Amino acid sequence: MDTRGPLCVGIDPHASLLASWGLPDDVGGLERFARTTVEALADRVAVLKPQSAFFERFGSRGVAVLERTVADARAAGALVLMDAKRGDIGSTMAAYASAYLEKGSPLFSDAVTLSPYLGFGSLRPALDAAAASGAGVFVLALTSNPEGASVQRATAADGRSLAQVVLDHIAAENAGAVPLGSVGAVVGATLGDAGADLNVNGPLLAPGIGAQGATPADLPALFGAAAGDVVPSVSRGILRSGPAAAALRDAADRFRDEVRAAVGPRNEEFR
Ligand SMILES: O=C(O)c1cc(=O)[nH]c(=O)n1[C@@H]1O[C@H](COP(=O)(O)O)[C@@H](O)[C@H]1O
Repeated sequence: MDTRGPLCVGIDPHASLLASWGLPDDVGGLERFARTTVEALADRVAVLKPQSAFFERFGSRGVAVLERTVADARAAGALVLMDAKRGDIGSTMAAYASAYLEKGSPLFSDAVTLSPYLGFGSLRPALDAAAASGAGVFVLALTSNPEGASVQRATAADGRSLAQVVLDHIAAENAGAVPLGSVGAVVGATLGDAGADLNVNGPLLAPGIGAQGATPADLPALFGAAAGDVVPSVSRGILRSGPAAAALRDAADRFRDEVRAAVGPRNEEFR
């Protein structure tokens, strides 16, 4: 992010986007879409976030496209955050960890999104695998969708919100790490008010900018002193500019510049 600027671009090949790019809704269209996005953006944006669901939709051939997408994006210098939102009992979590976070696995990524709602401790195999590989994870804390609040803002036995429990676990994982730990939190840019302590000493992925209505200008009020640690994420808001590579690049540059203008430099004092 220091080198390339604060932006994550999601690779979300919705059927409607394939259509608007003039591509068929099949694995060939998926392959062209992903390749075009990677060729346009992987040498300039900090993070690319393929949304696994849109690849899984096409079965094993879609997953093969996902493998190539990850490899090509990493080869071009982008960090790849696999958006798979995995969460399961610990013994199954170990298999997910080996799929996404073990070097040499076909889907090895720089980080993966995880759901902590089977209990934060169930994520341990993924936290350990990430640490062993020099990779990271992003744990859902406060999601961008309106339904999330009914679970995430519920009150735990000790009076904290469930989201705060998750955020406190993340902060404990990252304690003492400089400049930031490798356990990130997902906090939707759409929330308006976090109502939680976001000081987790890790990166804060903020999806919801663009199609879900949030803008870079919303980030300072939501994140306060943590705004410099935010990785804002945009999928449809940029992908809709395609398929021309120049238009995709312009859209990404525009979002990156808007984020920079809104957020300013990273606040080292904050931590
Ligand atoms: O983990 C995520 O990336 C995520 C978390 C969240 O709280 N909200 C959210 O929208 N996302 C993902 O971010 C992307 C948002 O896409 P756009 O709304 O098109 O920018 C989708 O792939 C979502 O699955």
